[in-house]
Amino acid sequence: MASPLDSGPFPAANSHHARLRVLCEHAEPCGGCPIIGLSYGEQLTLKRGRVVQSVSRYTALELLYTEPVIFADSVTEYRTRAKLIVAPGGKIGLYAKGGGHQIVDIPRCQVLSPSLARVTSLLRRIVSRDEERAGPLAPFDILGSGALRAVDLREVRDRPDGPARVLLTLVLQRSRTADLTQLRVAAAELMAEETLLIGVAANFHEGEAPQILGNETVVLRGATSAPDRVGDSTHLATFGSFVQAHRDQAARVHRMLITALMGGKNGGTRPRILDLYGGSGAIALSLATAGAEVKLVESFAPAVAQAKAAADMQHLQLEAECGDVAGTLRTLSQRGARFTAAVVNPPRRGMSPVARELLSRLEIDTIAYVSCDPDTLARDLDHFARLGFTTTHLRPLDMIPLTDEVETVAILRRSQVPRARVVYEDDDVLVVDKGPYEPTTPQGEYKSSLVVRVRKIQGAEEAVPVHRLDVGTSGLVLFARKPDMVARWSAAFSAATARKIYVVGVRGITPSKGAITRDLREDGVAHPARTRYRRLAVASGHSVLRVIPEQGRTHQIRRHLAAIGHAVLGDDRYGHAPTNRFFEERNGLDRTFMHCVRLECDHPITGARIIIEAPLPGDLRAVLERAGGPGTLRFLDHKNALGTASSLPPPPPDSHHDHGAPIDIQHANETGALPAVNLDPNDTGTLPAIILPDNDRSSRGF
Ligand SMILES: C[S@@+](CC[C@H](N)C(=O)[O-])C[C@H]1O[C@@H](n2cnc3c(N)ncnc32)[C@H](O)[C@@H]1O
Repeated sequence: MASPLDSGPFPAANSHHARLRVLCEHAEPCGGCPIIGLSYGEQLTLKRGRVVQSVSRYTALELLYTEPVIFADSVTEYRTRAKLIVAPGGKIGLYAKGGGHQIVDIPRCQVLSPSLARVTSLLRRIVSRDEERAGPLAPFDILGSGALRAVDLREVRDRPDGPARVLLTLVLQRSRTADLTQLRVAAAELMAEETLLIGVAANFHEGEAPQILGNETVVLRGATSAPDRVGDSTHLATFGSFVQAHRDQAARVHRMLITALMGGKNGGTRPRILDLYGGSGAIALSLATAGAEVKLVESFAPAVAQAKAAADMQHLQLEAECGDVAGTLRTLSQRGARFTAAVVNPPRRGMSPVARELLSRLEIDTIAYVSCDPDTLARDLDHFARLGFTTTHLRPLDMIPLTDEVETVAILRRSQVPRARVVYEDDDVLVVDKGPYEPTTPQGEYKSSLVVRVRKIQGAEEAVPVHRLDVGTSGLVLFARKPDMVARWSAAFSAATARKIYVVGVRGITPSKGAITRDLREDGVAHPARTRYRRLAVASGHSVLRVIPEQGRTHQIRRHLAAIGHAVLGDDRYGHAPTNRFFEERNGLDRTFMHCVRLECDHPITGARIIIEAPLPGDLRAVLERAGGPGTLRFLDHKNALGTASSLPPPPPDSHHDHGAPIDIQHANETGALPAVNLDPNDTGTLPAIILPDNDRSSRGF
């Protein structure tokens, strides 16, 4: 079958292009182009490999073919947007390789577009001069003075062959910034010296945040936005809003989406398309230009205003709403809104589980997912599969040549909600592997549930769960085929010889093994409870545990581990909010790191010992690889720690024993889906992985 992502004038492979190697005098120290040493063909192989590896972690995606990477015609001078760090000595460049804070000046950078390179030359001169005479654009020095931390440059062209112009944002340390009058004089001087500059803005950085840009931007002089042509459509570029780094490749993505969602044609019935995470409307405007009626949703208000203005200017059918995607989807689904298709283009962390759930409830047949992170993309595609959307095509594209980054476009079509995956079955019971984000039994705003998917299995039409897992927990759940079989299986699981074994990721480094004995209060009644654990590995300052709860009290593992200061990672009820945020942004963890890896009990009829295992699922494997490198996962796999026939012995006397006060249950907030966490938001914890800004991916490259 021809891929809907094939059509359009993509470049044909040619061996000269594949053999191309870019030489750059800054390559050795500079961290901006980490794979510049490879030929272009090798770079594309590596990028496709990243996508294949991400997808191959999920059983639901095992038949999905990763198409070849669409390569870029230009791999030098392609960058039309760059964020560069300013440092003493007039340096304007990027952090050096290796994770330190050293800045490499890059006056002869190979990837900046000529217009951005020209503006950067001027800035070097002005910054050096202001450093000598303590002017407003003196470079920021953490130990000294100076306010200019970084510059954000974006090139715009109002027509395909039109002249390049540049919008410049000066990122300034707020506490050291000169007054606005002085900054306006500096902006006027820059614009007088460099005719490419059509607008200059100041962005204020508070100093603590690891991101390059701060939250407030003020236009100092010139244009507040400028028309920018990408392929066949024009959007308004503005300071601070998202724009792709490679104009030609961005145009290719737009053409792919038009082909996949509109058959590549104008005319016919006008498709109605929902564009989520729409930015300043680059994708939405290209779809509207091709004849679609588009509704855009974006949380950054200035970008929404630009999208609306660009649509009005061109008399295009575009409704732009400023809001959070999940909130807007909730309203749209309550209203029963209908769309032909949806485009989603979230930031690196992917869509939130609630947004995926709510999108699947809308009346749409096709979703086009544009992603810059294959790991979070694969995680989301796996979830969409359980929500009844099958990924049919996966097309990577080289948006940022010479780096290991890869953009991917996935096409998902509406299908059946799949049956649950059976791990063990006999005449009495089935054991199935529950995915994350689904409740065991129907709950609130969740469209489906595990029991619904189990009852799709022949012979399990009346199945009833013998125990439950929380929505965010994955792993083994035992179902009795008939309601009258539940009692004997509950009894089998209450026996002293039965166990449920979990793999759990927790905050910080726990003792190597231990037992937590604390009453758990439910509805005012204290129930005795004991949870045993053994630490299997440490990954970037956090622990992977094997855990056995001796009872099955509500949230027993989560409550007990939080009580000894080692909350489960991703636990939004009992956990540590800053650590959870860090793990979501950096490692793609968007649920509790808990997986029921093994069930053991004596069969109540035959007496045979039943031992059933389900390996750690793809999303948690990806988190472990990102947090601890491939070594952690290999070590755990090698030790069969993620599921073996051996059992965990009771903790010996020298291990850590906690006998603390009773613990109350915490209740979810009103939505039930995303409970609030009542923790001090300023507490970033003590773990270096959380607070070191040099771990910030966004500050390593451009
Ligand atoms: C990768 S950009 C995509 C922009 C746009 N589709 C384009 O091609 O230019 C992601 C955008 O999502 C927005 N965003 C992030 N989280 C959001 C949320 N929860 N709700 C709405 N927009 C969000 C960001 O402000 C950003 O503009």
